[in-house]
Amino acid sequence: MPGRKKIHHKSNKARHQRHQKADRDNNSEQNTPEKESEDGPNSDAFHIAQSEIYGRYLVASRQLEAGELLITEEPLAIGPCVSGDAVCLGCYQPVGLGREQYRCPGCGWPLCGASCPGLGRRIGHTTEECALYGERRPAAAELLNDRTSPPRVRDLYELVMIVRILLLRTHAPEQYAMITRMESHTEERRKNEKLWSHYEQKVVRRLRDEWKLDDLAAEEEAQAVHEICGILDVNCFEIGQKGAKARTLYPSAFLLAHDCSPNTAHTDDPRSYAILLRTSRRVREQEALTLSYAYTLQGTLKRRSFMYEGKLFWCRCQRCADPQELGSDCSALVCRSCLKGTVRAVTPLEQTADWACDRCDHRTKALDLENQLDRINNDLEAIDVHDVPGLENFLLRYRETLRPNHYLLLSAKYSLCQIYGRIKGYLLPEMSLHDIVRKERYCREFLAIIDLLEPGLTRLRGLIMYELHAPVMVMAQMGMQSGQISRQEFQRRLKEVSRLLQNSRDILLLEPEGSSEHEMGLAAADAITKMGI
Ligand SMILES: C[S@@+](CC[C@H](N)C(=O)[O-])C[C@H]1O[C@@H](n2cnc3c(N)ncnc32)[C@H](O)[C@@H]1O
Repeated sequence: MPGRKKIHHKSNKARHQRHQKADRDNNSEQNTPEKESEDGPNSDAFHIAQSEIYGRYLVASRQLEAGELLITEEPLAIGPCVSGDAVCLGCYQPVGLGREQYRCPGCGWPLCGASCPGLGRRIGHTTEECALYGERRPAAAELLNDRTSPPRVRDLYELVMIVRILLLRTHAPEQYAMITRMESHTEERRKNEKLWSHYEQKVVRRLRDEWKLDDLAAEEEAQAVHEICGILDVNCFEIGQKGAKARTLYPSAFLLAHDCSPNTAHTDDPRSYAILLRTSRRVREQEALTLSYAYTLQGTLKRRSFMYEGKLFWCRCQRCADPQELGSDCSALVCRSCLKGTVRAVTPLEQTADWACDRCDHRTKALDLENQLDRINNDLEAIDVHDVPGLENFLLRYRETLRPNHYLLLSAKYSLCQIYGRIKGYLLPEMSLHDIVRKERYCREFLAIIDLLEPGLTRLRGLIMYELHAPVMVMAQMGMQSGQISRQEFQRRLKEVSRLLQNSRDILLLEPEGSSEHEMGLAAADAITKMGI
């Protein structure tokens, strides 16, 4: 399941007042259209607006229909994600750190192979980067071996994108200038000692003292690096297809404001890493175009703290403000006092406020709840995504703690939707009726929530509808053969299969060619042809 990022803390009052203003501004007729800058988007579909809270953001210039392609643009900068995983500097596919791993003859960093498509290209390992790393082998590539700890690997890879942006200053000054115009929240970040000293030590000092980027001795150069770190935290997209993982900055897609139930969806081209951003549903004229900076299938507490730590704002969207999260109830717990009621945030926009049972007077501190959810999450993460009994057992273990739509249960159900019917021991022809019924149930439960939180033409809907068509089809055939369902009921179920396949084809074929989602879209199209529908 896609997950995401990190850090920070500050007083909330001024921001709260600004948010009250933003809530009024949300009625976007009052927003001032901003003159589009040289590098700004050029489209009849949307324009840039400005509000005190959102800063610059994009607004629909006319009514937009679902599926309209709004932005397609290549990255201004690209680099490895910040994680303990080593990747090829050319194509961002995972690599090993052992002796047998191919390495760049120029600089010694691990690469997938001599014919990596990203070698010498702007979107991969450039000659300038190679020359710079080549002169710093002992401080960089030579430290990357199979005894290097994941945190150390993470620290080294974190520097790559920062160095790439610094290199743009000389080799592509216009691109560099566009990046520096992005929001960095530097002043707020500076007030957070923990965050600031992390970047001072792990990035600024390391680049200056170990990588010998001598310019960084000057105070203003060191500040420029802090700015870049902020820009990356606030504006990066995490992208990648078929195992590749990278982070990117785009010329205009960064302008979209966040919403926890957004009206656009995006994907990326596996060859050029270009972003393709579309409306996922109809958008009214003057409505803000939004995307989700966080993973939508998380609860409000988690999404909001993620946004505050990494992007420095407290989200106050409709979903965050609603204790039932747009009817999904995906943060709800079972009351451990009366065992009947449901525990929810009463005032979800107050991050530390108590949660309360709707039947008895039991209350829980938000912090205790966060700790409890972290423990359950750790339990889930410890289960292999292919471990059917492990995931089923997880669902059993927590069904008296979490409500059925809780995002942690949904996460396990999503994994099960994908593996039932696909892995050895659980392939469709050998699956028990019991397991087929389960696959269908989990798919339906998951789809119902996605319909609320990410409605329209969204990847998760396409994927889950494709998964759902199989058990519906098998059960229809079994029912017909055993005489348990009528011909009329059989036809009704076939109609549902056909609708599921058509919807999933229409969504997944929007994904770029070469992606696994696109392949699934082709499989859906093929199944439709074979069914003669
Ligand atoms: C990726 S940038 C978006 C572009 C930015 N507004 C600008 O002017 O450069 C993300 C920043 O925009 C602001 N922002 C985006 N969505 C927001 C929201 N829903 N509520 C408050 N601030 C938001 C926050 O300052 C956030 O850190």
